[in-house]
Amino acid sequence: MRDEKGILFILSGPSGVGKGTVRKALFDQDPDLAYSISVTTRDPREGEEDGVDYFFKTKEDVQQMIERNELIEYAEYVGNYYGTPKAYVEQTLEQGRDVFLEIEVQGALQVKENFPEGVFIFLFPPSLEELKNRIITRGTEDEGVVRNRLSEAKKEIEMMDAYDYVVVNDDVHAAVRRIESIVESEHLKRERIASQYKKALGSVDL
Ligand SMILES: Nc1ncnc2c1ncn2[C@@H]1O[C@H](COP(=O)(O)OP(=O)(O)OP(=O)(O)O)[C@@H](O)[C@H]1O
Ligand SMILES: Nc1nc2c(ncn2[C@@H]2O[C@H](COP(=O)(O)O)[C@@H](O)[C@H]2O)c(=O)[nH]1
Repeated sequence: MRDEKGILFILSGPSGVGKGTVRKALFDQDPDLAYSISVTTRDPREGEEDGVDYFFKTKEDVQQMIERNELIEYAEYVGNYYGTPKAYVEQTLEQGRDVFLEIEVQGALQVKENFPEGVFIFLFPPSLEELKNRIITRGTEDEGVVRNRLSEAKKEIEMMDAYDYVVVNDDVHAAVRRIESIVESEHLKRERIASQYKKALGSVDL
């Protein structure tokens, strides 16, 4: 654990680009990273576990969390609510651990307003054809939902410029290596700023 606060990383990008796949491979490499489990009103997919993949909630539960200001951000995405619980993120960052959010674009833009010091990474598909192919091949959504998710994807890609980094997910391991480099360089950047700040304070007579 570090003395300083951890860094908040926001991994975002269109449905089916591979956010979950890349994040899981990244976490296999670095078990010190912390994943913020979201709440959602969507039904669990086969094999998904409550408290592991998501906290599966009713619409009323999520509305209450919103009213009690318990979410950092939330969005209605293709007919369901998704949101990031605040307490876990704040406590884990305080403990000095880096936290990853894996969220869609409307939510990422809200996080940017409240956590401008966060690091925003947009995962990009090698092509739109490949994006479509991945979401269809995953086989978890019916045709109508796939169509709606792809239509959201076009709008999400238009917001790519709001992010600090764009990482192409052509190959999972290559994408993981790119994200690891971002994590490392963000730590170096913050350490350098902190040491310059301490040096400057040391040279000031108060
Ligand atoms: N680099 C890759 N090359 C080929 N297939 C990939 C790659 N990355 C992910 N996939 C596949 O693409 C599909 C979608 O991946 P995944 O579920 O991780 O996407 P996601 O962005 O988390 O989607 P969603 O936002 O809908 O939850 C999966 O079947 C996954 O195995
Ligand atoms: N704004 C938020 N988006 C989230 C959150 N958790 C997940 N997501 C994103 O929603 C879509 C759909 O997810 P799926 O599991 O139904 O495929 C995808 O882009 C997720 O990344 C969240 O807390 N807030």
